[in-house]
Amino acid sequence: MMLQRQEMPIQVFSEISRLKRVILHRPGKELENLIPMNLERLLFDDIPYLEAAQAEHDAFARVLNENDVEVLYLEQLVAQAIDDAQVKEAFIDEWLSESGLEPGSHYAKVKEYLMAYEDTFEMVLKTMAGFTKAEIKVPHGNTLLDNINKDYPLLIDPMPSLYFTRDPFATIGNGVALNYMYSETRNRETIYGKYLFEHHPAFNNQKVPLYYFRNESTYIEGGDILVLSKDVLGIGISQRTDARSIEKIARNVFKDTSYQQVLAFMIGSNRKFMHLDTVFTMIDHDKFLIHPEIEDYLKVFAITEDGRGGIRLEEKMESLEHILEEALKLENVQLIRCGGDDPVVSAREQWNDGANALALAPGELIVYDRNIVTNQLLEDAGIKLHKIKGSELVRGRGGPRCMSMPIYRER
Ligand SMILES: NC(=O)NCCC[C@H](N)C(=O)O
Repeated sequence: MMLQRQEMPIQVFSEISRLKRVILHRPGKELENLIPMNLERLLFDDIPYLEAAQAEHDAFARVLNENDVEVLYLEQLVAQAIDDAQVKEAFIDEWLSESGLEPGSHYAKVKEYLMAYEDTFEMVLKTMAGFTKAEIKVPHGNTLLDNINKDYPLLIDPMPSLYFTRDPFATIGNGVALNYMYSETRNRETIYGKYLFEHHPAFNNQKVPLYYFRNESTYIEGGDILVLSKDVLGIGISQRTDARSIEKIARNVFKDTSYQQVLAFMIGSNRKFMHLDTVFTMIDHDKFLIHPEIEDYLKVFAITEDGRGGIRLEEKMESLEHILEEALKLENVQLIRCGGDDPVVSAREQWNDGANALALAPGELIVYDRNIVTNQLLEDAGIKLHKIKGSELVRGRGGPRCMSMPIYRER
């Protein structure tokens, strides 16, 4: 296991400047605890074949490595972060307190099971995978809840969306938004972020500033947060991010960082466009990839400081190109449309994350190979593509940007 004991600064002031270090999670046994009964609640549309999903994910990591990006795995970092016995027990207690189990015999048995692991890495993987009732042989309870749930074979749900490391925490500048998530299943993922940033020696030494907190009361997810430049953030008002959270994070970044403006993109509340990065990603200094369906009703609000410790709001009425040109001080912004101008192709390729590109550098992206029309349009615009397979990965509804959390980009 690779140990990262040296200081690990966070530096993300751009969506596109050269990517140097990224956090991924290799899909694990959490996918094997997906069943039709829990799919919708756990935010999946299908059950991926684990071995194939891992092979696709390994190929994604290889492309990153081959392009000089250091790949760190969340599960390894968390295992290192909770290496100390007291921290490990605190982690297990916190994980259990949000697992849906009432304190009692099940709780005690699961805790004992986890504490018995000699290998903390394996223990972390187990917390991600969840527990079946058969694994923890506790007698069938007789509470109303036990009776209602008697046909459900899991004692503790898995966290299948963990391989979308973009969402539970998000790097901004030199700090992090540790998010409060829209759904209970994904909010459990933020526990890993909490222990990582509070306890991993490589981060702890530099005391990571937090611009959002997992105990907030309004939700925000990393897929909605775009670091457009060193001065401007873009944040989606979406199914997963509440407008109130954007005001809170804006106040925090204005106070503690160089950021001066947040553009809030209202994209509607919709499963198929759950986050801003499923419909809009930055791909070059002056080029953006957009799903045309949102252009009809997109509203953009600019949030800035009012100079008296408060914030000023302005609804922007110009074209999206113009709004971006003004905010990012660009001459001429080009929008490339996912699927081009055929609404059937656009809808299908957006569903398969055609608009969710990860920039390795300005004008150089990782994309899924399956979005043929969008990829051709990108290449025609002079964008360099690294195409990866994602037939299994895409079943969780996320693409290369969703599956990666940059820690360090060149300035
Ligand atoms: N940034 C993203 O769009 N992430 C994809 C998240 C997919 C996950 N199954 C979810 O519904 O939250």
